[in-house]
Amino acid sequence: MRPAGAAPRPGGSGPIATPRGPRGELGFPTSHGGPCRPPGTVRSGRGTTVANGGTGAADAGGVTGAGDGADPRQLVQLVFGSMAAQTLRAAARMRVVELIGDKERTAAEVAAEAGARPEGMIRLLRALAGIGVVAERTPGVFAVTPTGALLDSRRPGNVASLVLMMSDPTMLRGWEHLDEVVRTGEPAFDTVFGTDFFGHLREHPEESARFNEAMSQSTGAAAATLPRAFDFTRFATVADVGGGDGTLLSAVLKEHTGLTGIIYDTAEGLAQAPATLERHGLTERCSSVAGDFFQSAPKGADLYLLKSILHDWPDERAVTILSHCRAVLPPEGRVLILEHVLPEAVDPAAPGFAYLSDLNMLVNLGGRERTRADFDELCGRAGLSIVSVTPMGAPNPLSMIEVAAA
Ligand SMILES: C[S@@+](CC[C@H](N)C(=O)[O-])C[C@H]1O[C@@H](n2cnc3c(N)ncnc32)[C@H](O)[C@@H]1O
Repeated sequence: MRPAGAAPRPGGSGPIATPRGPRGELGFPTSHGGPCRPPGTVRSGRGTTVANGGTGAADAGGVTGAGDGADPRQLVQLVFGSMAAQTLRAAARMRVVELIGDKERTAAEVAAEAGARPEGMIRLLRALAGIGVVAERTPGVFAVTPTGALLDSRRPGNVASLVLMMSDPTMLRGWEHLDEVVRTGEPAFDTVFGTDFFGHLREHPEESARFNEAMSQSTGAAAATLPRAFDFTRFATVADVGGGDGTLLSAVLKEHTGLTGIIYDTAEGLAQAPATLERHGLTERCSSVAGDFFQSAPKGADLYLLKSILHDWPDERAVTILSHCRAVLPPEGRVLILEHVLPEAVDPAAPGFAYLSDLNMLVNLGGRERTRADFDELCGRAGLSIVSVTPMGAPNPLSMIEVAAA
């Protein structure tokens, strides 16, 4: 049975949900950027993007407004967002964007190269056109849009790994239990998988490698901005705690050639770091140290970076990580936290993505996104004090929280 409203028909033009994201992005989870509101969409109240088929008069498959200003299409389209995400996933897995490249291709041509049936491929391509990844130039002929090109895994700054990670069943299974998670405050991941998120990655090296790659991609925007957005000239050695494959620290070290670096992470987290350092010619200036940030932070740095680390953890554990950084911080040293900083109350004009990230942290890790007051409290409990909070600026939704010993 076709649910009321918005189901795409082969050859039809029914609207397809576009997940809400920062500045109209396709709901990508973190700090990469690029506006990508699909063509033929409009901004409705509270910033939600809805399809209008390019006509201004949306056909929501029989769902009409209630006449009181409420528009049911918004909810219908939002709930179709999970299918939009799986449509992106299929496109990434079949390398549809790479197969079309910078040409106009028929669905049959793409299908032949993808090993798919033409009648299935045209339906996938039309669904992708409905969410702005491709455009149907003439019936059955498709080209990649500028937004869609960000799915091209060969292109610098692409988000293909990120799309695959955020649409992966491992990431989504806990979400089936969101109501229970909200009731209990306990992450669902551990119950569903019988281990916690990072324990699961430890046991699944291929998933761990995909996670590291997705993190590396999502760190791209921060890596492009941070080296010049923060004054690194005050420091000699930067430790990136939970620094993963070293993408962020490499960008800093390349810009500031007088600095040395330490990437600190678990053995699994560090698996791709030597290759990153090698690629950037940084093996002499940067070491990789395997360790556990719940046990210690590495000695010898005067700046400790924590990007997208604290939001993974509940308060007690976040304070433990900060306390270990505090324990090795020299008198003039600093901790630099890069995270979303939520406003005290939801700003209807601001991107809603951070709140979905907050729920994702709750579902999968028991972590949370935080307000300035929350960070003040965490830092205070760790013997630290916030010096400044500076937004990194578009397209990066994170802020730089500079912290010193209290
Ligand atoms: C969300 S990722 C962030 C990676 C990187 N900072 C970035 O923003 O791209 C969290 C990182 O914390 C690392 N991690 C998790 N548990 C850890 C632990 N107990 N000790 C050290 N690192 C850990 C993971 O391996 C992963 O690299």
